Amino acid sequence: MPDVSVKICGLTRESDVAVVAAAGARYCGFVFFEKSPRCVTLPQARTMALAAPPGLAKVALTVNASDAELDEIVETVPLDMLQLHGRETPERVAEVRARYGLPVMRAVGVATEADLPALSEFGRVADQLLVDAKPAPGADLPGGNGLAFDWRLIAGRRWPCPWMLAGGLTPQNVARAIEMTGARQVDVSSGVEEAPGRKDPGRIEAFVKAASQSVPAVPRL
Ligand SMILES: O=C(O)c1ccccc1NCC(=O)[C@H](O)[C@H](O)COP(=O)(O)O
Repeated sequence: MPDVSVKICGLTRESDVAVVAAAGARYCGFVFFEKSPRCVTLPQARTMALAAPPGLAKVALTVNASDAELDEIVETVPLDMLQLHGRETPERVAEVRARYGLPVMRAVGVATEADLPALSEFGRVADQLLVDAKPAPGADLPGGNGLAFDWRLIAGRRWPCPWMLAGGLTPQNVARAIEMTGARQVDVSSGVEEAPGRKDPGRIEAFVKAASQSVPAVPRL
């Protein structure tokens, strides 16, 4: 079992699930956001979720979703976690946790030091944090942009709940990212694709291998 847990986000095909599981990833993510090239329908997500073996956690990613939208997702797709990737407030995070009884991961975009207090704030109400790159102003997608942030901003920092590093990670840079930040969990989407919305099995295997063999320079807590 690798020391660093990996989430591969934005799966679109049933065959992706087998690849992700065989590579040794811990989580897989399904995107429910229409503008995304990785957006899946409920039946597609259900088929992928049912194909996931035990040990591969299934995460549904939504952006400012209503209760009605979340109800439909949770009722149709067997899930292990909800990822909120929009402008959801701490109160909304608490509400979603209580309503569905599933762990909630809140994504927080980081570009500068000014973005860091939000991590502490959401770290008090969420089960996990996704420490992601903040998209450029006017970007179509709130995540999945293949954009990295300055990892020195979070080196040695800790929050009240487990966290995952994301944003522009690739098989080539993930070891360095782990080394610099001390992350114990990493998330990737575009860095393991051959085209937007199409995952590349070779890159997935290379990413999980590189993450698993990494050595953090700062202690992992
Ligand atoms: O991946 C998407 O298309 C997406 C769309 C809308 C909101 C969030 C989205 N992705 C969130 C993720 O968890 C990504 O894996 C994370 O942002 C890292 O993406 P990347 O920089 O492409 O590795």
